[in-house]
Amino acid sequence: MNTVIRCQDLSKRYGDLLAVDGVSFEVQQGEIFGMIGPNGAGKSTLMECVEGLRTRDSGTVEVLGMDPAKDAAEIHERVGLQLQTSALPPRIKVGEALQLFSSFYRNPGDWRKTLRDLGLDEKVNSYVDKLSGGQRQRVFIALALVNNPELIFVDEITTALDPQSRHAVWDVIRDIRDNGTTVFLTTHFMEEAERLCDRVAIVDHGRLIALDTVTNLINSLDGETKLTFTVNGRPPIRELQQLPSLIHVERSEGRVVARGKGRTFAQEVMGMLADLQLVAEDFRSEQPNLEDVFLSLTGRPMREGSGQ
Ligand SMILES: Nc1ncnc2c1ncn2[C@@H]1O[C@H](COP(=O)(O)OP(=O)(O)OP(=O)(O)O)[C@@H](O)[C@H]1O
Repeated sequence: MNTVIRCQDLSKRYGDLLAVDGVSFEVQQGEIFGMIGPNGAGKSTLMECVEGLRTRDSGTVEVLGMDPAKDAAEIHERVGLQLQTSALPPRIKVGEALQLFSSFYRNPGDWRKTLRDLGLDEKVNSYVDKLSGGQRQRVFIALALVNNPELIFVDEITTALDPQSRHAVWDVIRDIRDNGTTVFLTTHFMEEAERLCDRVAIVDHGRLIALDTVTNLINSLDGETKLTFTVNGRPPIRELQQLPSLIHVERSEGRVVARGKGRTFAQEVMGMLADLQLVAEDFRSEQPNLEDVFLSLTGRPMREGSGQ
């Protein structure tokens, strides 16, 4: 398998802040490679250094065998960059935008076919700013594909979308991968990373703290149990924190979420609730997910504001 991106000891500083701190990884041809991490972890900075939109301070980066700091023009011929709405002139129609962006490249593809593949052929004469959020994101994907790229960068493309549009964009991204284009994406949605990515890199404080398939990352939480429940009274957070088998407990959307180690963890929690004369409703044992992997690696929840 060919290596499409190779990053070695990449660092980027903004003044005193080390936003990317010695990151090394490789992305292989034909995979959907995802980056996740809390706000401010350094995902966008890292992606922009790889794209050549930002200058790195140290380390080496190769994209399709070239250095983005030196060969940005040649790389941009061969990769797809996701644009922001502000990159488009106001009052432009979908077809006009595709035509305009095709004119920027030496070997543009057939943008009408791209629009058809993305289910946008009926929108060719619609104004981009009159489209729904999901349609607009598909136009941005189409624009990133006009040069038939070997690799496409996608930064939080589904953030503002409703679940239905998000699923439609996932299908589009899978099709792009199935057609042979490598996808490098960042996301805030754990479900998106879990369902879409072949491999996931977890970034925290500018460092890469884990990189593997979703299955392997979740399997690394061997023996962890996640319990969720509501109680008919004060949630016994402090009491749960006394249990030696507890890893973490928090309140989330009115429920208690407790993670612990060992086979008897659920029994211990139920016993403790009984001792406190609390009745647990909806007592469930849940499959761990990527947020649990992050918590296990860092001791902190990934989402902002999800304290106890
Ligand atoms: N141009 C800049 N100048 C100074 N600091 C910056 C700049 N861009 C980002 N930062 C800081 O660098 C850190 C990493 O930011 P970055 O946007 O790369 O993180 P992120 O993981 O993409 O975050 P988010 O998930 O919120 O988009 C943050 O602390 C941010 O405030």
